[in-house]
Amino acid sequence: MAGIGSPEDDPFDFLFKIILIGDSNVGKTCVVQRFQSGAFSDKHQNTIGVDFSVRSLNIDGKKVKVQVWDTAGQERFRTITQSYYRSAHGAIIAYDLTRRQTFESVPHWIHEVESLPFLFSLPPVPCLLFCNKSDLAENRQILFEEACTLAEKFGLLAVLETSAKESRNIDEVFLLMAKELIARNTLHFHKDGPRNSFVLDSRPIVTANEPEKNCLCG
Ligand SMILES: Nc1nc2c(ncn2[C@@H]2O[C@H](COP(=O)(O)OP(=O)(O)OP(=O)(O)O)[C@@H](O)[C@H]2O)c(=O)[nH]1
Repeated sequence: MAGIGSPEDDPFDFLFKIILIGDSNVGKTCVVQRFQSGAFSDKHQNTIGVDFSVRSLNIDGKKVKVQVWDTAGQERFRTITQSYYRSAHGAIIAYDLTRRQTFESVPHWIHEVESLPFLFSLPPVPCLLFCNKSDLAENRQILFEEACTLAEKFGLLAVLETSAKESRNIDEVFLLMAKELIARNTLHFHKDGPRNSFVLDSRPIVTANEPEKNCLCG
């Protein structure tokens, strides 16, 4: 877990607080650890309440601090975790592509995001979906297309298939969210590039780790 330095110690252009939510054991903590330190551990320990991680990104010459609040998926921590939503700028929702139940919970998580006050973000709060454990694709219970349909229905920014274990699409999740938040804050941020499916008007973006599955909706 990284410490959070004061602005004087560590200057930045943007600081974004992002909550990471989803059912227990979908791999939220592993994804954050992979993003923050590059490491993956099979040793499993459920999150108690909320954990914080910070990583600085350079996006088009701007120093962007991404502060991720990794929340416990277990029901018994719900009251604690909800109290952190209100100071977040954006929400990232995770499910496990080998467990349908975790996908079926996604509308519930979206509803939680929509129903709670986000003090630092204008509604609708930017919300991105990722399906983790793509290294276990042979045990897949949810087609990527189903996730795309759900994302379009609820107006999510993007869907990505990730693997914390094999380090697939991890940075992309946080980069997409950070770019969306920069756009919302500056209204003139722009970047070209083949892997960059970021759009200024917040249309839903759908990407997968297989290039042929990448598509842009909206
Ligand atoms: N195969 C595979 N296993 C993963 C991956 N990511 C996480 N896991 C495993 O999934 C289990 C749960 O991971 P966590 O990161 O603790 O899950 P969580 O969503 O943070 O769980 P809570 O803290 O209870 O909300 C662990 O045994 C991890 O090793 C992945 O990409 N692939």
